[in-house]
Amino acid sequence: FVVSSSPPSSCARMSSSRTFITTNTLIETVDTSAQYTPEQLKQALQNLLDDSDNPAADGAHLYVAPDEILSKLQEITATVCLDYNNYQQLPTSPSLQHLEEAAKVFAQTHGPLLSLQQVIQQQAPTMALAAEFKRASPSKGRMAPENTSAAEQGMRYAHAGANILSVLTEPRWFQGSLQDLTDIRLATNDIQNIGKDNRQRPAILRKDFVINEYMIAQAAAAGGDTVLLIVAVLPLHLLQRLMHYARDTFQMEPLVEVHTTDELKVALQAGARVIGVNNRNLHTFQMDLQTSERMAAFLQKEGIVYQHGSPYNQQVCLCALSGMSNAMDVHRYRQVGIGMCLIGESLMRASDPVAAIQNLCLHPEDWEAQTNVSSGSIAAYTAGTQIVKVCGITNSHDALKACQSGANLIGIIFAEKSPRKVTSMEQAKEIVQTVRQFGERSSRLEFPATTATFSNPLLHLTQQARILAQTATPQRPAVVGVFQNQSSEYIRSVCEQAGLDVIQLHGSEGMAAANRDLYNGVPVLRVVDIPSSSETHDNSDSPIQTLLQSLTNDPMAILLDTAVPGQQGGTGKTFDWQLALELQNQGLPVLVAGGLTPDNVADCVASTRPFGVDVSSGVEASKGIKDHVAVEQFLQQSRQAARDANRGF
Ligand SMILES: O=C(O)c1ccccc1N[C@@H]1O[C@H](COP(=O)(O)O)[C@@H](O)[C@H]1O
Repeated sequence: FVVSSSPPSSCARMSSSRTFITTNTLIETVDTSAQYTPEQLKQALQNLLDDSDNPAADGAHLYVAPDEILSKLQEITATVCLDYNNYQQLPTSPSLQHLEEAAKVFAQTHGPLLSLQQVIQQQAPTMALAAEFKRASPSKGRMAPENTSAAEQGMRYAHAGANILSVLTEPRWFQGSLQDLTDIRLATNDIQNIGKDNRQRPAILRKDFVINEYMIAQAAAAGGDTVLLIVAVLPLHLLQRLMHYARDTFQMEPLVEVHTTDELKVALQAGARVIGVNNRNLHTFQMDLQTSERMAAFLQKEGIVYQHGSPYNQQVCLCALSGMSNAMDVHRYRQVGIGMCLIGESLMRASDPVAAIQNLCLHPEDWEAQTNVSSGSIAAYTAGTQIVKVCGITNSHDALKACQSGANLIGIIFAEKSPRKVTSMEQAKEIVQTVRQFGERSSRLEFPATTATFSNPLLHLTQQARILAQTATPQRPAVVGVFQNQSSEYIRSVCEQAGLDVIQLHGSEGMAAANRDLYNGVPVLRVVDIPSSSETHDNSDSPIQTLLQSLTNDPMAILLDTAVPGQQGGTGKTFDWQLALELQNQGLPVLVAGGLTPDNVADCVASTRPFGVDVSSGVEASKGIKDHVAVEQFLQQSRQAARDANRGF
């Protein structure tokens, strides 16, 4: 598809008999340079409660920090309140009535608002997707280059299958604007009957900290179909008032966000029809993917019909709003009746958002097809170089850079004689902590152990490869501990103490040692030694047959590395990649290691199309210390080569 080259100009004129207003005037945003004292911020929050008849009851669900320090969510909300107080007092700011009229004109010119509830329900049995345009966030910082075009990204999302486009418009912490929202709406406005499901234009959500009618009217005037209302910062009376205003004035159905069952009760009491569960606690930024399931269980217990595609009169649409990045996440929520997933960061960071959306398997049949692996489906797991491992990480700074560059696996070496061996358990724990924080998780990643394909090791390893790629994503990387001829007791104890997600066995431990049962369920990458390129001459000695014959169900994946006599890994030497290609052709997905660098990884990917690549010494500034530019280049080169290889596939 062609992305519209000329996104709507910010000075597109809208007129009515009584008003003549430019989009520019409307979307001029608040002045974000003002600084407020903690007292002013607290007073602003108090003011939200003040016009309630019963402040204690209306605000009972609102968060009170034990030490009276405002949470980030409260700080942002209070700042928005004060910024809007200032802005609305400016003589140049449009009045509420002005905005309401401009919204009418927008609808007359560009078509009526879409109902969020209908958009979600119409997708069943497919999970509706809200793809988010987010330039930055308070927890992750900037996630899109400065000049990213909102219109182009919105078009990409829409064509790839998004039904809703969620646009962060908050300027201070998220670097958003109403301009982005208008650009996205106008760029996608004429979409009709796209995709095999004949999708219409996506609904546009203003994702912000909406605290008054004015912000809702702004959203409608700028081209938004709906707004987010966050229960955690709105007293009940205000939530009700804003919801009615949105419905009565614009026929807009808001998305009401909750995080706890108390908040869910408030949303229901207020009459919310579309409820989004934020898996992230916005006061603490703690992520828990089970939050959505807990809310679904509550609705079920209360006998509220919320299930997506229910043949009964569906009272509420339930949506999952954060932390998801892959088809497994989508599937787990589909199973409890959730109808919409909102995905932000992982799409913003995806080098290929179209592929990323396709990989979500929003339609149940796509999920079935993907999980039902056959030996013929190996290509699906190899083409694309799903896994990039950056190994030999010895400090958390390097770990963070590798995560930010998009690695799936972060390797810490525990092998005795390695110059890259991590210096202490404390250091290892810090690295694990950094990687977990980056992926917003507080516990070890779970890699389900499948048994259905146990009779066929090739099929089994293909199935496990899929699980590895779906679980250890660049958004939620895994930590791999590299061991070499060390006892299983030792490995178990290091795994426990450091909190490793995966084990790599890099010695002569044998295939049976790669059984996760030996390590309390932590899965294993089994390294297979391949002679270096300079030593591989005789095809009859090819290690392929030996490997295929020795293959068992024990490992989660096979990693090929160059064997150099007298050395023990991290050799910096390549082997003949043809062997990797042959193994893949026989149905075995492999990770390729050994002597890879930013300069040769594209060649390796193009010629081998491996399931994954692994680098240690090739991206170092000195032994054990990473060169961040080289790490970034390695990731870019391998992902780009994978995309190129896929194109010709
Ligand atoms: O890197 C090491 O020092 C090391 C020591 C002992 C076992 C494995 C080691 N590294 C592994 O070697 C490969 C590739 O390394 P390189 O890119 O050739 O330097 C990789 O799997 C590392 O995990």
